Amino acid sequence: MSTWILNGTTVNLETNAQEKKHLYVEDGVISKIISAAEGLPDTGNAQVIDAEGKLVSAGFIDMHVHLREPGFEYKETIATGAMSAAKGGFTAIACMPNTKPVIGTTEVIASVLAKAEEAGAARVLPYAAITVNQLGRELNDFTALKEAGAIGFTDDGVGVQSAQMMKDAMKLAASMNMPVIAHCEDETLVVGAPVAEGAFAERHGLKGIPNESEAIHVGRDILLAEATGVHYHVCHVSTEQSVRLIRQAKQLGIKVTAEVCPHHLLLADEDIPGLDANWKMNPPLRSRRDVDAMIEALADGTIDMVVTDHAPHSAEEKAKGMQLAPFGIVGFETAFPLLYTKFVVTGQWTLAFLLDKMTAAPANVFGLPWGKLEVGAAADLTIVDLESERQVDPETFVSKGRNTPFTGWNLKGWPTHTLVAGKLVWAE
Ligand SMILES: NC(=O)N[C@@H](CC(=O)O)C(=O)O
Ligand SMILES: [Zn+2]
Ligand SMILES: [Zn+2]
Repeated sequence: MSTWILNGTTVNLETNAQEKKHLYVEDGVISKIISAAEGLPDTGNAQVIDAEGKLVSAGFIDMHVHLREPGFEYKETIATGAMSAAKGGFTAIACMPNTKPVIGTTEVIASVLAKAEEAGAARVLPYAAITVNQLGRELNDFTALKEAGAIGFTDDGVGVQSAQMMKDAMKLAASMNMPVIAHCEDETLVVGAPVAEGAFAERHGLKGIPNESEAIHVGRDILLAEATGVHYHVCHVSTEQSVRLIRQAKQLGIKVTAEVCPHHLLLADEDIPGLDANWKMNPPLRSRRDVDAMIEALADGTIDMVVTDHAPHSAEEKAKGMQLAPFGIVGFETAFPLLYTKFVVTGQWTLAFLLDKMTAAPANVFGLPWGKLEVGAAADLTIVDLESERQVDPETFVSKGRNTPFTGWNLKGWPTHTLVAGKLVWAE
């Protein structure tokens, strides 16, 4: 099976230079990249994809997603989640372990991988839980979980409350050359607050989540990473205090990396229109100052990559209101158009910068073999119509989740084709 992708625009991630090229994909691998100036190749009986006027990029990689299976299939399944990802241009997604049962045994890892294979959409890379049932009391069997295919350890959904537990986890992970990925949240500082501390919480008489509840864990874990030598990766950074700590840690040569979500780059608590739980996620939307700190930190390399934290919930759950609804919003199908429209079209970022944060950067940080458009690389590819423009309509989502704050936003840059290992897994 072979495919020619003709006349697509490619972007050099170092220089932002754009060039029209033809790509030939054979046996799942990019086997030729030729300049379109050389004229059209003989396509023989290969499948042909016309990418004229479109961007051809290495497939997007999302290192933080929730697929909900096993246990919460009414919110999402591995099949619907991996296909929603493919529709958003993602070819590899790393799924969090807060399922039921938790992804914390070799059996659950094996079943997630088998279901992902069956789905035939984006590649699914499972994280395993740090602690048994994510209860923070006892470490999982890291060696067995790594062997079964876990790519890192995290209790995302909750923070690891005990410093000693986190230190033990980091020591063990470091000895196995595996990363620890942390949802940073000190529970003693949160206690039932649904939104960030600040103007919105005050106006609506809600308890507020303070910035320190995140940053205290970031600071603690940076010290533990320094002591243990582990690769420590901070989930969904949202506060200027966390950024300050990560920036300093990087300057000191501590092995810390970090991610940020589109919503924390685009929305502040003051943008929340009312008591609508589609604006409720963890970490919450913070102040404009925090948003500006996220943008600056991504620009200066303090934050390494963009992730969605795709967190589908049912309409019934989200209808419970701001106080009672679960935290989380979907992300796959809006991530690229949002960032392209709000940062690249406006001239704040180059297209190369955005593509790097969604392809090469996550691949480099986690040592993954994807994220580069080059001969010999796996043909994990995303084709995007940068000129296409339409409104976000949750009814068109492939995800079972409709929980997004971006309904009605007019965005440009919608993916049209996604290939994983040379196979077209999604086309508009
Ligand atoms: N981000 C969220 O708001 N929710 C996530 C949990 C998490 O990422 O911590 C979820 O699983 O729903
Ligand atoms: Zn989290
Ligand atoms: Zn998460």
